[in-house]
Amino acid sequence: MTFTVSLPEQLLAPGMTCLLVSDVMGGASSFSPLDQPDQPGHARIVCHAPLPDLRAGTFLDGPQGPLCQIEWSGRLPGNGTATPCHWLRIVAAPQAQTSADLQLTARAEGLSLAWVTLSDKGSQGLREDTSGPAIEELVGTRYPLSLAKGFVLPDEPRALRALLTDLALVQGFDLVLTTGGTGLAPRDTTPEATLAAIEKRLPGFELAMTMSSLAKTPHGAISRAVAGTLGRTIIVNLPGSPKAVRENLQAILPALGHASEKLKGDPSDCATA
Ligand SMILES: Nc1ncnc2c1ncn2[C@@H]1O[C@H](COP(=O)(O)OP(=O)(O)OP(=O)(O)O)[C@@H](O)[C@H]1O
Ligand SMILES: Nc1nc2c(c(=O)[nH]1)N[C@H]1C(S)=C(S)[C@@H](COP(=O)(O)O)O[C@H]1N2
Repeated sequence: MTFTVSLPEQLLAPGMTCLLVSDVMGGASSFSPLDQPDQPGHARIVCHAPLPDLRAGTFLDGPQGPLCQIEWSGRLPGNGTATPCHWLRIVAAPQAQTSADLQLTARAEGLSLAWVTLSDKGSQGLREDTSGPAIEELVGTRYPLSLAKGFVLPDEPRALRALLTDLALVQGFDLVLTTGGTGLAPRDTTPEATLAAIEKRLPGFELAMTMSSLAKTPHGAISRAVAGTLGRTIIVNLPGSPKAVRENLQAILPALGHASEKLKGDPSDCATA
């Protein structure tokens, strides 16, 4: 997918954050709480067409190579509007930054991952969360990751449901893996929140995790972890301890890449995969 943009006057440097907005629906003039005159990092790259649907981690290449990457997506409030926008991370400065229009090409590379730790103690800073970072490390050793982001939430099902919906349908992460809250403690509600968010269930992933867990510990039977899809995102619950994360992930890691490709519409023949 290719689209035309104008670069801002401010010089773009690697690491800077910019906004990508469209000038078709008044987006270029809408208000942003991040817009501070003394923060040139929030300069705007303006797209001269309706904003394309871009998933988390997508690279945008200019004529000379990679320019920036989609970090976050949302809406800007403004005169009775809520205009879509993307936050971009500059990965390489353009060779020549002029006001002339520039063609950008969207390129997907690797998998984008969001992990979510459900832990009352973790969210209050009473225990270091090592389970979320373990997910990122384990997935990253098996697949190249274009982008990885982590979140720590208390065991609150509505907050989780809202975050899962946003990560899948607004941000467009390929994988959203949760840890914690799958058991029987009074505040364990991760499976219920996940069931309320997903469109299709993946019973094979759930079965694979249960079988692999039971081979390690009879307590594997206590996890009620759910797996499924929402939009083009795969969502999987993992139990809370780092040990359980490793043991459960090991059972589904080999199938995650192919499952994600199929979900995003890969038409290739499965017999060769
Ligand atoms: N995010 C985490 N990071 C590190 N260790 C964890 C994490 N979650 C759980 N554990 C470990 O697994 C054990 C059992 O987890 P459990 O789900 O029962 O957590 P909890 O302490 O009861 O509740 P919560 O994590 O919701 O505050 C914990 O005592 C801790 O040792
Ligand atoms: N593979 C594996 N699965 C496991 C465990 C484990 O150590 N290894 N722990 C179990 C335990 S003790 C519990 S209580 C449940 C639920 O954990 P959670 O509430 O932290 O999600 O996961 C279970 N699944």
